[in-house]
Amino acid sequence: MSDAILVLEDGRTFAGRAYGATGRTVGEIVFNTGMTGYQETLTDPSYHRQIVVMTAPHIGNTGVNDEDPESSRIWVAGYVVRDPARRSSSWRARRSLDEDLVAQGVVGISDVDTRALTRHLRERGVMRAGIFSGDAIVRPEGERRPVDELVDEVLAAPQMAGADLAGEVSVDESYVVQALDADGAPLDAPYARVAAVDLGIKSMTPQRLAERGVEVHVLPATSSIEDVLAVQPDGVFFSNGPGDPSAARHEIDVLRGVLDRRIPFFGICYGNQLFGRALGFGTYKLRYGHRGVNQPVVDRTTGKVEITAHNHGFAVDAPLDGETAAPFDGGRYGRVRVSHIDLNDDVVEGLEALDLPAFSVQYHPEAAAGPHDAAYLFDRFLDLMTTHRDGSGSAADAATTGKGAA
Ligand SMILES: NC(=O)CC[C@H](N)C(=O)O
Repeated sequence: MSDAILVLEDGRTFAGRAYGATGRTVGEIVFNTGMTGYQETLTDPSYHRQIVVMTAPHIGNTGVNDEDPESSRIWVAGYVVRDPARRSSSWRARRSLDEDLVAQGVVGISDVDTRALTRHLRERGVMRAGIFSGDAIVRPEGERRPVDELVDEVLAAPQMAGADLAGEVSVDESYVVQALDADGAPLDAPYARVAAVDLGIKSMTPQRLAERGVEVHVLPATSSIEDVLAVQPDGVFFSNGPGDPSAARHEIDVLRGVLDRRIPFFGICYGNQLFGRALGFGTYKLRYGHRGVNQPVVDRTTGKVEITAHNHGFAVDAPLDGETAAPFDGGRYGRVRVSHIDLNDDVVEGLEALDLPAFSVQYHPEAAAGPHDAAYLFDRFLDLMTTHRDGSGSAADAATTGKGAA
């Protein structure tokens, strides 16, 4: 294995070895604390344009299988690990992680002091970085390129703040995920039909709805409100996705069209941020974000604490206590409350409309990878759709009655 170097925009460098494809890559460097789930992380479209550092020291131990990917390709812009597995071992493994990274042209670096790197990012905040190896670190004459030159390349990369990226990862054509019965066979008469706007959707999300007997129509990010209505949905879902929610204008207009029609709405992660913005709240960039599978979140409706999967660098800026009039358009969407909070740092992790059938969470109930504590939220969405069909129901009702509160 040849030498590689990781260069941060503040000039700090980490020497290592080339891992995966050799060459050059730039992006925003972020760390993920999950001890498991590297396949789900690599294939999560929300990581588009981000270089991911794994804090778990051994990566690749179980190789790569065909069941765990969350999309059809690896999306991370680069991959930083401490100690890659020399050999993978799992009955499900089809190939090694290294082979997959090479095949998909993902530039990585190993043998990095990932603890020192993570501490640096926690203190200074996430920033742009580059991984350079092979021809990207030597001049044609054979001499090493100076670090200053590499830092300049990193500084030329776009910032994550202000980036509108959902269109780069969404589908071009809509598709349908069939509703399933309890045995996993197709259900002839689905309990509900959902229009799911793909802003970078993870495949497990429509799956979780389908498992509950919901037929899911996955739509491109560019869909108009007419496209959404054409599905005749019982509910609308906005997915996770990459980029800065303050840059998403079109999607927020569509979402307001959904709220104006009182169609039940559920959003996850980017979908939560867009819901927050549609209601008139701001969003802001966290210093280093939440990425991993062990974040404690309290559901304020039930008082229960759940251990949850996260991948977000932005958050909604809404008042933590009490009910608030949603600021947009002089309170057009009525009252809202923060329904979930991260117990590590009090970041808003969920929003609930009190006068509309709409709610969202900042974290990942689809649990891929991650604990399944938050699966009840899909039941809550189904409850909201079924109660609202009878002409009543707000998100708060669905949270305190029926299956959702069980
Ligand atoms: N997983 C997501 O949906 C991420 C949302 C947004 N891109 C963020 O970083 O906060």
